[in-house]
Amino acid sequence: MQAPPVIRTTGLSYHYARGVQTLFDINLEVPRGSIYGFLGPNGSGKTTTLSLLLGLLNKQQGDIEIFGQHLLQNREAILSRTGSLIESPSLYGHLTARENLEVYRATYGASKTRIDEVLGIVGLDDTGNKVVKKFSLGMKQRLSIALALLPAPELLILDEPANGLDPAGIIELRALIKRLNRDHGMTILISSHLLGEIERMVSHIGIIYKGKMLFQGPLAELQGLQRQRARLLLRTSDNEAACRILREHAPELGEEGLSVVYDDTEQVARINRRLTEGGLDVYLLHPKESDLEQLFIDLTSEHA
Ligand SMILES: Nc1ncnc2c1ncn2[C@@H]1O[C@H](COP(=O)(O)OP(=O)(O)OP(=O)(O)O)[C@@H](O)[C@H]1O
Repeated sequence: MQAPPVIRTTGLSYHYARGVQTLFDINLEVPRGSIYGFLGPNGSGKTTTLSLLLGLLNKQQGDIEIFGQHLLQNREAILSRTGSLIESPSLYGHLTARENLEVYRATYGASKTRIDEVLGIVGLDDTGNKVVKKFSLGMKQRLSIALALLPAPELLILDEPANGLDPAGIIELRALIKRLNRDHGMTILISSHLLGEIERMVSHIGIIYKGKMLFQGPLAELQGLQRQRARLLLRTSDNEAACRILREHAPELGEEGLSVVYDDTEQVARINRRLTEGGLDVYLLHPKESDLEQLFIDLTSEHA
């Protein structure tokens, strides 16, 4: 039997002000052991959803279950097993990484040895006497994650942790998240507005747009959808005539030429034949796998 999801929301809706609804019927399912990428453009409702999961906002409609328990009745027990980074915690710039962790240690009831463990996990164990104001943004972000790790959580919820990081910082963050998942068995829910940022670490994806879920499932399922939407880019001696000849392939005329949907390489050959038989010269036939980012843009623009 499949393990129940670590997070399950049912029909979660939310509005800040009367009449302005922010979330509509969100059914989130975060499988145990997954790295779940919660993806959506700015303002789509990610932070609101995560705040509801952490009890920072009060649920208005729908249900939230974490570790198989209702959040409302079991808030403390659930939150003691959950680490989060939702707004940057205040780090003390004049203190070292270790001293910052020491300040928060008591709050979480963590042992002294846990400080060494989390410093090692986030790769800040060799920063010695360096004070935090001299840290790079990536190092500060990893220290913030170290704070969230103090209580040795089973579930980690990170809101846009890659924001503002340079490519090297993003690579380090990605490696850290994978390690936490693989070596420490943590289920991780991570939000982002850029698919490219999280694509290489997540096992599952949920796409939210204007407060509605547009897609949810394993990354492979999204990649399957991407393949179905692959298009063939064409340039011919008369692109408008080519559009007429290929009208059942949903042609789209753009600056690059025209693009059509296709299923396989045999179909590419057939398309080429039909165009030449129609008296056109074919200058370019280029299979174009839309990348996942494009699929994300397509999915969201279809609902704009
Ligand atoms: N405290 C608030 N009061 C009123 N409206 C709010 C509040 N917080 C967020 N909103 C609105 O709710 C919507 C969703 O915001 P939310 O912060 O959840 O989105 P997001 O996907 O996390 O975006 P971002 O990445 O920009 O934070 C937005 O339209 C936002 O303006």
